[in-house]
Amino acid sequence: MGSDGGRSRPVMVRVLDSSLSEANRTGAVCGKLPFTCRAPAHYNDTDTCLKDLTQQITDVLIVDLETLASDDGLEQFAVRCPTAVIIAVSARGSVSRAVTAMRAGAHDFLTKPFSLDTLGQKICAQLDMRPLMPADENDPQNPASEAEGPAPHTEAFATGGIGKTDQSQTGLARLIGRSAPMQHIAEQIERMAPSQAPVFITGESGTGKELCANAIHDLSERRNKPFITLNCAAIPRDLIESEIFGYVRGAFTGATDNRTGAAELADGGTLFLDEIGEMDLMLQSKLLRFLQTGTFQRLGDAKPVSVDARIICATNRNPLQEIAAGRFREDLYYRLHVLPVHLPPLRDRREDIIPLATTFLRTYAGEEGRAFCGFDADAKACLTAYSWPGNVRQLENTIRQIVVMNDGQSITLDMLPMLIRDPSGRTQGIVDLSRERAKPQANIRAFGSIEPLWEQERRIIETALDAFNGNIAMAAAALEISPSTIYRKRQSWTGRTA
Ligand SMILES: Nc1ncnc2c1ncn2[C@@H]1O[C@H](COP(=O)(O)OP(=O)(O)OP(=O)(O)O)[C@@H](O)[C@H]1O
Repeated sequence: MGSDGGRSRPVMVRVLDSSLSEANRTGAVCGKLPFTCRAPAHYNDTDTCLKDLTQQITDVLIVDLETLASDDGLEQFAVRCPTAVIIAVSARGSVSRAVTAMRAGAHDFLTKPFSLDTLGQKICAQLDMRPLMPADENDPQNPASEAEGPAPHTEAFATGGIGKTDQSQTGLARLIGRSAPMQHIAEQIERMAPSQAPVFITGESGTGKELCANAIHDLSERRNKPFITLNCAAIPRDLIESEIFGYVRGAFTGATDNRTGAAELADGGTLFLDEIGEMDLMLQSKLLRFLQTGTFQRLGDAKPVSVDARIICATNRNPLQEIAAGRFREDLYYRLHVLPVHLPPLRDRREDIIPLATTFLRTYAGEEGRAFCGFDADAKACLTAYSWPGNVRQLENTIRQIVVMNDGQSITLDMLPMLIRDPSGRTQGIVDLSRERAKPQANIRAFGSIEPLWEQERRIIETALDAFNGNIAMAAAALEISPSTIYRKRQSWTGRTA
């Protein structure tokens, strides 16, 4: 690593695997390649991976076939990155599987477990046969797309990233925002990036905490080393420890192999612990020890492992309230809270709404082949007035939905979802529960006619999930609960009949 092998730009590797730690481990192949690589992108869900393949440059795609519904499902990935090297991997290797995967677009096939050296050799053999594609001008990761400014056909697309340094090399280019708070955050990021001290990012769900962590890593000296993300809310609580610190064979029932944790994978780079408030107190002590000593033990192993990883953590909760409630260790908080960044909710920086919406419109109009090039005045006013409880993520999903469902030159008011046009629900026949509760009760109802609490909760949570296309983080933000509450509730419903 370090040389560019004669290539004009760094190589972009993406890994899809239903196990994020497995994806992280596979992504570490970047360290074995004789090219400069960007931080690899890891996915454990197919939708996000497909979206990024459509929008961003990909040179190497490694797909675990067990993550797909069927082996020939690989085709939908292959068509989205026709110039990329595609390596299919599977724990259940057979000649017929390999043939099906190659027919669906894979260039090579590997049976798990494989060594990173072998994977690296296969990638190099394939990459050597093809030139690296020039960066796509619409790719948000492409420096040129930002440096060249707005698309020629409309002023509305002049949004741009933030920050003062040469953004063509930095993750700041991806962070859109003209508001004073976002300009201040860009300055903070630039100052914090060169330090080794931990960064503590707070902000509601969807405000851009992960993007911000990524920008810090991209601007730091660690930029060519891994950026490993672990979302503690997306993992059952009892598995968080093994995902962070790894385990050795026999550590617990089902531990049939050694597993490297996220901390070790981040060695030399950055470990981003998202939703850190989801960790239980025991694990918080282990993390504290790791921060103090730079060493930890894998589950089931007495041997200390030494790791140099910069820690960035994030939470959408109020850390001081969590400490007061006894859910977060105060000593850990002070150890982590060295360089704080707070991302304000979108409703508190409304001047960012239209620039963000315009960027998303450009992306999705291009992707869906639509002619849209801006918003009319009413649509802009409505988007700006709405409160965006799911923040930038909700705005992005909304623009995507509008683009898919409509066509034209301009987004008009009638194209906006009813939820945005009429947040009070007055014209939608949505009942205001507080008023309903205030009505005198007409009569006592029979015992069996009352819906049990768990069913009501399930209905409410499922309605919220439907409203945000199944996005748990956004549904949780709108319901003002944590994403892990949704996970736990869902687990508790299995086996119950509504
Ligand atoms: N300033 C921004 N500019 C461009 N895109 C943004 C910005 N902020 C957020 N986004 C986009 O919004 C989505 C959510 O951002 P991100 O995942 O970083 O939020 P988050 O605060 O980490 O959310 P969560 O707490 O749910 O993990 C992503 O698609 C991200 O690219």
